[in-house]
Amino acid sequence: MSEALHLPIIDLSSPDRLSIANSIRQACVEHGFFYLVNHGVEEELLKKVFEQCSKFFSLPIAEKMKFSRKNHRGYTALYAEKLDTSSSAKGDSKESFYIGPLADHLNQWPLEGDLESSGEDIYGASAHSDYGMITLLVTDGVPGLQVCREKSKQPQIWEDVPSMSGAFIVNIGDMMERWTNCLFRSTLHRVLPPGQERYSVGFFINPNKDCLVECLESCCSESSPPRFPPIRSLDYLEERVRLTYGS
Ligand SMILES: O=C(O)CCC(=O)C(=O)O
Ligand SMILES: [Fe+2]
Repeated sequence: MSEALHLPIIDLSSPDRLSIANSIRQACVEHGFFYLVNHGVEEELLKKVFEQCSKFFSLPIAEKMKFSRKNHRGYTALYAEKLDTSSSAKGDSKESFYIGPLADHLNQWPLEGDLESSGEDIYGASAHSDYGMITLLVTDGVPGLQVCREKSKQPQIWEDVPSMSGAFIVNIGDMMERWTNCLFRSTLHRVLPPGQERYSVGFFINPNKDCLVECLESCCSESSPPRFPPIRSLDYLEERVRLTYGS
């Protein structure tokens, strides 16, 4: 059984910038998850993104495989990813399409014309924490996302994150947790087996590839030494992605 969780709501339209910053900090320390409203991304644009998602993912598999993932960009098929690397399930019941910075020209873009024309313990996205710094997430409103606030406690308690119309769901990733010596929480989350079509768009914000992610001075002391060794951002990401694809 799961309970609905009341996450903090950060309103970016407030003129009191300092108070916004303090609320974000508190949300990152207490939950590692919050809703962001009045973020400035127009509803119309988000609607168009979901329309394009629906068009792409409705294509026959052979069409989608033409954009199959290269250089971490492009299409990944159903069950190709397993976010919970400790699980014995065959993979997660989701398809994805990854894009990244425009400047490196690695993205694969379907042409407009290409877009003319889904029991066992399998999750939409199995239990994981995100790898990077911060994730901005928008969903089509179909429920499924859950968080586990105490990842090391057994039995795990999973709470629903209800969708909030127009809001982004923001969460902290593992590199931010490493940076802050666990002051900011990278919270375990998952998506329940969908049972119906569900779209979500995640914007994963990562440090530059050569950035050394090491405990910030303000986050450690003699009595609270760094819990993680320094690591280059790209090395960390590549290892996490490698485990997700079981290769
Ligand atoms: O679809 C969702 O609600 C969450 C997806 C997710 O956790 C992820 O892509 O990392
Ligand atoms: Fe995630």
